[in-house]
Amino acid sequence: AAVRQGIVDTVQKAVSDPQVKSVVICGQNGIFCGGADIKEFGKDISGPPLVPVFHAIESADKPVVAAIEGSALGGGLELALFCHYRITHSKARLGLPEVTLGLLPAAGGTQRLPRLIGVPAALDLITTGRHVTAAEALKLGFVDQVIDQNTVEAAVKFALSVVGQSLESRRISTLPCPCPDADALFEGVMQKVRQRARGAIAPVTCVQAIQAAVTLPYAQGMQREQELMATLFTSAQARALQYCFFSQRVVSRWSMPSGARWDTSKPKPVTKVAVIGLGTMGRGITVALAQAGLSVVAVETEQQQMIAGQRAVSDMLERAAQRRGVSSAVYRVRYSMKLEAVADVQLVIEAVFEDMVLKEQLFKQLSSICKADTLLCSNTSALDIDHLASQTRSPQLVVGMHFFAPAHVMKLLEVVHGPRSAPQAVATAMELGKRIGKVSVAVGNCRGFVGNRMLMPYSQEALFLVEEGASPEVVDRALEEFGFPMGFFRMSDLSGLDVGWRVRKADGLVKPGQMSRVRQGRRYCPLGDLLCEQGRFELPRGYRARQGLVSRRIDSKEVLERCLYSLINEGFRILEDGIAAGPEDIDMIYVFGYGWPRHRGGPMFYASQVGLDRVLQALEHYQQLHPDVPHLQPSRLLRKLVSSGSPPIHRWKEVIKKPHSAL
Ligand SMILES: CCCCCCCC/C=C\C=C\CC(=O)SCCNC(=O)CCNC(=O)[C@H](O)C(C)(C)COP(=O)(O)OP(=O)(O)OC[C@H]1O[C@@H](n2cnc3c(N)ncnc32)[C@H](O)[C@@H]1OP(=O)(O)O
Repeated sequence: AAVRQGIVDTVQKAVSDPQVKSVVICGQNGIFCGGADIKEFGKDISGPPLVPVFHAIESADKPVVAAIEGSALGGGLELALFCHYRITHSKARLGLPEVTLGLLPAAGGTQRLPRLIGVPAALDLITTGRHVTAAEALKLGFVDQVIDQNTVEAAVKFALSVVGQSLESRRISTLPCPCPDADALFEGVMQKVRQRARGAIAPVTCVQAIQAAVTLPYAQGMQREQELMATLFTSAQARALQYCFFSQRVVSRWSMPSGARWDTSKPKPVTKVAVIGLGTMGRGITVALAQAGLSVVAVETEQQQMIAGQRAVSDMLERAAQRRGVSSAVYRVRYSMKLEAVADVQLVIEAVFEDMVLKEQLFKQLSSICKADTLLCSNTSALDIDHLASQTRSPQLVVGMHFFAPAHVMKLLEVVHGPRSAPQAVATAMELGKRIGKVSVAVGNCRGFVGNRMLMPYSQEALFLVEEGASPEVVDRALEEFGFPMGFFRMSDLSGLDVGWRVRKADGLVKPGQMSRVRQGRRYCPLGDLLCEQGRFELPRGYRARQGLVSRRIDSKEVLERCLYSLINEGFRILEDGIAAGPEDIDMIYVFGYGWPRHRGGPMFYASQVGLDRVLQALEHYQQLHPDVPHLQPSRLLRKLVSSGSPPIHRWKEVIKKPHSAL
């Protein structure tokens, strides 16, 4: 509000003062403007409206120049678009990211950008919200000059040099918005955007607003922009997306049950890292590290795997170099078939086959080969980090670094700490994650950590639903309509049915050839095991007939409630156990690692939106119907939250307070 007031007062003064011949608008401390204060959204927004003042800038009879350094995002870029000229520092980033917050650029962005750079380019920038470099902005035509020197000084010089020149062509509102074959263009774009949006409404609304720029005169287009923004501003999706924006930052401020925290634990400097194992995960991890400028030693002891792995890594790095316009020689990867090659690194990431005996042996060897202060990390997706730590001479230097495939693409990193992990080890892994562009979340050690532990009840429910009569397509359709990129069955096919089979075998659940539907005292569905054993797809219908199961019609409501609420219920148990520090950690794990639709804010935020009492009632209902399924038993924390009046999500921690932590 204070910034808005400042802009209004100063612009009015500068525009009306006859002594002032030209005006430069700049930001402070090297940043032009990051846009509106997102924290103000959802509250009463006080202070003067900006758009009339922005129009006063445009219609001024003296040149107004934006001096853009750092960032010009959202409302900040819209302000710059009202200026007559934009002078930009080469390191600046520009964009209209409102769509990522569930909104649209409603200070004229959707009406003015297409007039300036054309409809297709504006559609791309506004519907994706991507930030562009100054060079790209210049190429697209929405900045006038890119410089490397002091931007404000250059802008002042420029502003003085254009005094007295006509400003007619510089007023974007007066420009036409040509769009040949507009109907066909918008039809095609709308189809693509809907597909990509997976149920998110803001991207679709952005297209409608830009269409108004083509079909309506400027003033009416501006009005339409306001009307469309009003439909988004208070929407549940906007709330969810804004929650994600802040949660992504909250998770970087990690804490451990011991009280150790991000702001009191200093990471160790890391420049040289080793990756052990060049399977799918090891390759992606190597690429991610090398791209971030780290020196990497990649070790693979099996010759064929080494040849294939080396080729795959080189290809990926070659493509990355082409994209960046640099030589692939900038990436420093050394390959070795000997474990001794890791002797001088500061951090090792083990990414070998998911086999505890193999990993135990490897950690023992690493512990004697590496320097005493080397961090030993495991990419295991479920195995006991504490047990691995116990194989080494310095268990405090062992943490999990759980990447998600493909590791050079997926944004999530779970940093797993055990009771003996040193805060500095966690800080170092978190910092390394940040450096390689990951959203890193610190979690406690338990079977499956946070993400995979919650996936277990979800996947079991998906299978139970098929036993009871749903087809895999019905289950997947409900989940995909909810917003997941892939339903459970398509995802299992893609990641390989044998992956889960191996985990179930390790848990002693698989009994080859046996059809029994109770294992370890609880309901079990062996369908997935049968598929793997027979090396083919078992038709659920035949299976149901042999099991004497009577199939029934199952609707998408039941699919969603059973799959999602059981996953959410496990999330509450994780909070109760102190495995995750807060609901934001769980939500970011699911948004960045498991395809949970961001516009639904993550599973725990979704539960808060649905209503905790409704989630509890549904779980109680299904638990009565399926008493042999323990994961449907509502967690203590869920009950406690409901009996505390279902506080908003940012106040859950007050109810959790004392987790029953084993850490
Ligand atoms: C010119 C007039 C100004 C007011 C305009 C109002 C006009 C109203 C009309 C139009 C409405 C427009 C809608 C918008 O503008 S929506 C906002 C669009 N902007 C964004 O989405 C930018 C979001 N921020 C970022 O992308 C980054 O934070 C960036 C600015 C690039 C800086 O990145 P980095 O240096 O990595 O720092 P952090 O991301 O860690 O951020 C540092 C802390 O600042 C908080 N932050 C950042 N941006 C905002 C914001 N727009 N509103 C509120 N808070 C913001 C961020 O949360 C960090 O704080 P903390 O660590 O405490 O979480």
